[in-house]
Amino acid sequence: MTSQMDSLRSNTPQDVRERIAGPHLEAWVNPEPAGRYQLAILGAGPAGLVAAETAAAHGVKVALIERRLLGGTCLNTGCVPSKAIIRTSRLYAEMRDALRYGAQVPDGVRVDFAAVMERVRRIRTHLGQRGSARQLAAAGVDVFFGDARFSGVDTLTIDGIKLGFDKALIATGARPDVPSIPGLAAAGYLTNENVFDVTELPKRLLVIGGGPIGCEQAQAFARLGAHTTIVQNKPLFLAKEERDAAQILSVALARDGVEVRLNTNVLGVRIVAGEKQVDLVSDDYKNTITVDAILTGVGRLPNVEGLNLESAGVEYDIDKGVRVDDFLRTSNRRIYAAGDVCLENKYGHTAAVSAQMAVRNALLHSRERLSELVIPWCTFTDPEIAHVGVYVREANQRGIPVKTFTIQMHEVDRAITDSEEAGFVKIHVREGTDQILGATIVARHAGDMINEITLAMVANIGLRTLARVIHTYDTQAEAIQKAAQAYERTHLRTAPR
Ligand SMILES: Cc1cc2nc3c(=O)[nH]c(=O)nc-3n(C[C@H](O)[C@H](O)[C@H](O)COP(=O)(O)OP(=O)(O)OC[C@H]3O[C@@H](n4cnc5c(N)ncnc54)[C@H](O)[C@@H]3O)c2cc1C
Ligand SMILES: NC(=O)c1ccc[n+]([C@@H]2O[C@H](COP(=O)([O-])OP(=O)(O)OC[C@H]3O[C@@H](n4cnc5c(N)ncnc54)[C@H](O)[C@@H]3O)[C@@H](O)[C@H]2O)c1
Repeated sequence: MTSQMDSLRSNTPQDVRERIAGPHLEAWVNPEPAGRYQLAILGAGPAGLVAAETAAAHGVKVALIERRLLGGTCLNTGCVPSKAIIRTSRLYAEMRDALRYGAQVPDGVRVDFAAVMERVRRIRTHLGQRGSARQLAAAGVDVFFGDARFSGVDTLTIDGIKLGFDKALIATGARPDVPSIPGLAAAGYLTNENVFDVTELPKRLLVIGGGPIGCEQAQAFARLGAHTTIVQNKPLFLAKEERDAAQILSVALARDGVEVRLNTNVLGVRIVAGEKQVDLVSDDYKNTITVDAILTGVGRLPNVEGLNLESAGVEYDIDKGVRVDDFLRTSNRRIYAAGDVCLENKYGHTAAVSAQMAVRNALLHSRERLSELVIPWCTFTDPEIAHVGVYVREANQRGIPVKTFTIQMHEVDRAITDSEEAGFVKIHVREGTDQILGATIVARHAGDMINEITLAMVANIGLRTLARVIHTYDTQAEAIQKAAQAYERTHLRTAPR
């Protein structure tokens, strides 16, 4: 084990150690398995928790099995701690930019990193109280801590103890993929699983991967004072987003002092005089940087190993996860899956909504289809990058004619008064109609703004109606109304008399 990992261990704060020890500290005693369960749920992340609550609310006899911490990735090592650290990093960025707002910040603004991380953990603990084992038990859920694995088509074991089920839901989530870079393991690296437990700010940080994890954390750590380099092996960040959105993000990261290295690969890592030296290559240009810590965010792998899925007749793929049909049913008709373990869209909200669907389909005779969901997402950089529905390139591939209405944020009064002018609202409609097919929003609060477009899509509200919906002045969401009004103007010009 490396010195970095050793120091991480010894630096691991007490509350984290307690959380890892988890239920044992609370002296949790697993219940005796009570006969056959109507629903057994493997994994208690957002998918498993929502499934348990939904099932229990319908009076279903349900067992929920978690091998580590209730709340899964989202609460413990994902959405919640990442958003908490991002918030404080924004505050420091605003203090840095105070002059732009006509404000004076007293000299010597100093980042108290330990306090930043203490807040992150406090918020995590606070939110963790919501779905505690005791609350779940009070709602009628039998909560088991232990490693679940199938032992047949309708049985599983929890650390050797047998449990029978009528239906089961696999909600075991995903874990970080780790790039196979020579010397990386020996030098030591962080992933989302331990980066939020760090108590000392690394002076020099290398982030490998320019997806949501890499971009969010590179910006946050840079704003908190780490000299940060981000390496992305593709020409742009956030590979699936629109080019102009990703370009704005590159500029924003550079503005925050992040060294942006696109089209770059890591050749190897070595320890020299106690420091991590990392060899990089961009096209033919090679160079070496020295850092104190390395954070990887190069994608997620579904947790399918160790579940003995073969014994249950559940088909899966090591990279793509459990194979499900449009109703979230696996190749074993008794067993369903939800969340990161089976979905391409790996988000907290998708995990939760797919779990509700799976429970209703499995137990309440519903026939809800995954393909009918309208799923938005947002990368919480500054500016945020949010999307819902189709991208233009997808529409082109599918032969759907689209027309796009774009409003730049610098045309919106509130973005100007807030000095938050970077970004745009782009809404795509089916050509010749006002039917919204998709949208991308790049704005400081894009994650909140995209919900209006999602609502419109779900409720079949077209741009004509959005143009007439009164939007509060002064809000950045006015950009959406302006885009809708741009549609109306085109329509007026082309409408027959
Ligand atoms: C850094 C980071 C930031 C993120 N930010 C956001 C965000 O802002 N918004 C967003 O929507 N999404 C975000 N996500 C994604 C989100 O965290 C996941 O999509 C979500 O947690 C998936 O939920 P899940 O229930 O499917 O799986 P998980 O949350 O991974 O939960 C699965 C649970 O199953 C347990 N388990 C696994 N195997 C077994 C077993 N054999 N027996 C018993 N239990 C088992 C695990 O211990 C775990 O608790 C982020 C992810 C990361 C890594
Ligand atoms: N705000 C959010 O909703 C949020 C935030 C974080 C994570 N997540 C979820 O977690 C998932 C995983 O995020 P992620 O960022 O780890 O993965 P990702 O797959 O979305 O992005 C990883 C990026 O790293 C690049 N990459 C891969 N190997 C590399 C290498 N060796 N060197 C340099 N670059 C390399 C890839 O080209 C890719 O662009 C996301 O897709 C998302 O579903 C969501």
